[in-house]
Amino acid sequence: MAILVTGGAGYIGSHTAAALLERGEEVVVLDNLQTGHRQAADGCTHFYEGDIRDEALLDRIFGSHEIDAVIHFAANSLVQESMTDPGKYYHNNVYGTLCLLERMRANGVKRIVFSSTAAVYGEPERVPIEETDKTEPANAYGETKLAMERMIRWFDAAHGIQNVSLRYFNAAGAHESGRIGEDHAPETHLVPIVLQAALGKRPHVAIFGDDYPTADGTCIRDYIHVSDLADAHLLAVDRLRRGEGSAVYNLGSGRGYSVREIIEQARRETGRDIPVVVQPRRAGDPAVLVASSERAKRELGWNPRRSDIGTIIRTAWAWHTAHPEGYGDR
Ligand SMILES: NC(=O)c1ccc[n+]([C@@H]2O[C@H](COP(=O)([O-])OP(=O)(O)OC[C@H]3O[C@@H](n4cnc5c(N)ncnc54)[C@H](O)[C@@H]3O)[C@@H](O)[C@H]2O)c1
Ligand SMILES: O=c1ccn([C@@H]2O[C@H](COP(=O)(O)OP(=O)(O)O[C@H]3O[C@H](CO)[C@H](O)[C@H](O)[C@H]3O)[C@@H](O)[C@H]2O)c(=O)[nH]1
Repeated sequence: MAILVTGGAGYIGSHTAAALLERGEEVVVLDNLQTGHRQAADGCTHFYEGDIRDEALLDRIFGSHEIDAVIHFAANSLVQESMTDPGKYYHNNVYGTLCLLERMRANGVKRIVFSSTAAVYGEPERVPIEETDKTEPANAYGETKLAMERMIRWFDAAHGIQNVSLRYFNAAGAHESGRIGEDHAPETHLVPIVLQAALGKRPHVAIFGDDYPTADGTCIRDYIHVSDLADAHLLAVDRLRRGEGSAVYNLGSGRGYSVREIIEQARRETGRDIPVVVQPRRAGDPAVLVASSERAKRELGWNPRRSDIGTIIRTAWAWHTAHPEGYGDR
């Protein structure tokens, strides 16, 4: 039996593919390399460079391998871009997922683990956020992810496609081997930006707003180690293979850090100076996002053991110092 990983050459997908391979699974990756890196999927059993919207290719893949589950990462995921070009997000994320589900149905593939996001909640009513809290996305990206979750649920109701949607909070850190890590161009995520500034590859870190209603005025986020996220995908596949039914889980550490706290921690871990410049707020940023992941711990047996902020920054720093140009393919 094999697992199809869409977006397996991307940041979280490559770490999940690595974890699947580490436990002896056969891994088939489908990635169009629009943001991913071929090298990040080295070692995967099969690699297809192509698009999830190519239904003939999907049929060929499902026809060539005994795929019993799909893990679906492939998407566009830049919040700001989604506000200026929502059509791109509906086409790749929503229509792309429709193509995937249709070909799964046609080929009798009945299990999917889906990359959802904290962005489905929008501005939270309370923290920590629970899965039953109101979902009211504040940007087009989050809106497409919620639409994808719902579409998958309707395919379950009609065609029995069992699913687990995993709502990640802020993915960060790198594989302990130092072989794979985060490499986005342009980079928009705080942790890699802070470490690029520590390396001298950026003149400073721009803090987007220091007038939020938090202790130091900067936004608070829940950072979760990418390999802990990877573990949750394996547990979600196990749940589906046991036939325990569809579910939705938040994945976070349950602890929030402000932007200034992340920068301070990075100064400590790297011993480097990290200049900062305060800029205006970024549109659509909630002040505080922190997850309750009690359901994932209880029902999946998930144990995020690498998500203390020291381990997150240390593993990310090891990746950035060893690969100052990332994968070097852009
Ligand atoms: N990084 C985070 O903090 C975060 C948080 C919440 C949710 N997510 C979600 O997790 C998933 C992975 O995020 P990431 O940070 O690893 O992103 P990424 O951009 O590194 O990975 C996405 C991968 O999908 C591929 N891809 C995109 N569209 C495709 C298509 N049409 N066909 C084939 N391949 C395609 C890209 O080339 C890339 O390799 C995304 O769905 C994202 O929305 C990420
Ligand atoms: O140069 C920067 C970059 C970020 N930030 C701040 O740092 C925090 C974290 O920002 P990121 O861009 O790293 O992450 P987001 O919280 O915006 O986004 C993450 O969580 C979202 C859900 O809310 C989506 O899922 C998205 O894909 C995922 O990366 C935010 O307060 C942001 O304003 C800065 O101050 N300066």
